[in-house]
Amino acid sequence: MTRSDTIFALSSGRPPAGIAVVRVAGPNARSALEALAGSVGEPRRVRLVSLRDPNSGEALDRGLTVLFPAPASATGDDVAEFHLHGGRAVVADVLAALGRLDGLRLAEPGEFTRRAFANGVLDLAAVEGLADLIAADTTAQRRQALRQAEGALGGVVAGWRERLIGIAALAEAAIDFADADDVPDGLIGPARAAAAALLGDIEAVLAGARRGERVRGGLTVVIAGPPNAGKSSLLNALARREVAIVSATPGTTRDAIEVHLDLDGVAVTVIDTAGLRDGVDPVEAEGIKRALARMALADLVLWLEPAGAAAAEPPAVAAPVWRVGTKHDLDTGEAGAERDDGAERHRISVVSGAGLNRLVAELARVAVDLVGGEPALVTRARQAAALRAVAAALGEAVQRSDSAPELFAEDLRRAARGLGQVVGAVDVEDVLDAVFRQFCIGK
Ligand SMILES: Nc1nc2c(ncn2[C@@H]2O[C@H](COP(=O)(O)OP(=O)(O)OP(=O)(O)O)[C@@H](O)[C@H]2O)c(=O)[nH]1
Ligand SMILES: [K+]
Ligand SMILES: [Mg+2]
Repeated sequence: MTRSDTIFALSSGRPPAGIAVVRVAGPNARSALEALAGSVGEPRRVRLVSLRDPNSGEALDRGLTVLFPAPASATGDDVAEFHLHGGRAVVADVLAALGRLDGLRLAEPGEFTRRAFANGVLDLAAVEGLADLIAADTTAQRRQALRQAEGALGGVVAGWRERLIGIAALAEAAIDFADADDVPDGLIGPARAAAAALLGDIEAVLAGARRGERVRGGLTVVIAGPPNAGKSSLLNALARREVAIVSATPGTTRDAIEVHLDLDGVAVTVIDTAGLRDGVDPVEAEGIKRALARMALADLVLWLEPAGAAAAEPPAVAAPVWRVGTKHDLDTGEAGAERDDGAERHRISVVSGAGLNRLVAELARVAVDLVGGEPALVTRARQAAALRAVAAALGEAVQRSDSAPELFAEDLRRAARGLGQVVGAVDVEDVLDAVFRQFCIGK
């Protein structure tokens, strides 16, 4: 794989479709366009042309073409685009014709974006945002990903880098005095204050990281409770389809079963789990182990208690636990939420439908609360880990005494390195493959 290759791929969705977009990027993009369209046309101007097989001269399609000359293109190379009729044979024959041209080969998944990164068109955080934008299922995910893809974090990091350079200059001045064996008191003081201010700003952004990751990955709501509480029945009611097996036999569910919902624009993963009880066979015991593991990682636990059964206590978990009384049709009282002892309490019945809309509305409200507000700047664990290393280095710098300006300067260098990692300017070879693997061919 070298940069001198010219790559091509279908960049739009799987045919048949109304329109298909084939992209070509690299030094031969221009000649490839000329080979199929007869001419190149004016840069960045779309035109309608007949496309022909360069070998046989046979007409392949009539469509739009456009050339984006380097460096002002999506990848930073010359890029040619063909907007075709989206039929399978049209696409297949155009791709085949391109493949027969000298120096052209089919792109690997994410290779257009990888070139954009290599050519400095996108930094790594923006690449990650682009992957998230393509994967976005909900409005909140799209908003956050679009901001990231447009370089929001990279822009903020660039500002932090500037400040770090200024602080380093102050530290260098202190070191020069130290070399002269005559360190004036307090010279490192202003640098330390500036480092503390920068640390505060970075910590404020890091505080939103959990929210950013929640928007990206979705909130996790775990349905738990004793066997036969109606957990799988609730999952099916929320999903509006028969995802999980429901039966009168306690211990029906073993594996954790997930469904993905869009609640008011927020992605929520609801997980049905095995009923919790003691003294069961090894398979059910494994199911219970999995249930507990899912509860431990949940953002919210729905603890189901069927009407008329003895109350069972949920295991201690980090997430908030909502108690949900199920099978309310078998009970006599009114359906709906009550709040005694300050805890959320719901009463539902999947048979009568009572309380379900209210439960969903409350879930949506909590989901929007947890992820709402300004989109987060830090959206991935990788970014958060790199920024935490920056914060740790700055934290050490702030603690340095006046007599150790060299150590202070070393802390700043570590902080700068961490900032470089956030945007992929340093130390990223090992993460690149993982990042670009998320893309499909043609992106
Ligand atoms: N009357 C009534 N029966 C219900 C309701 N919800 C569930 N059931 C019944 O309760 C039984 C158990 O339901 P499930 O959904 O399988 O319960 P579960 O908690 O998933 O059970 P396990 O997976 O075995 O732990 C089934 O016979 C359901 O039809 C309800 O709202 N009203
Ligand atoms: K059951
Ligand atoms: Mg079940």
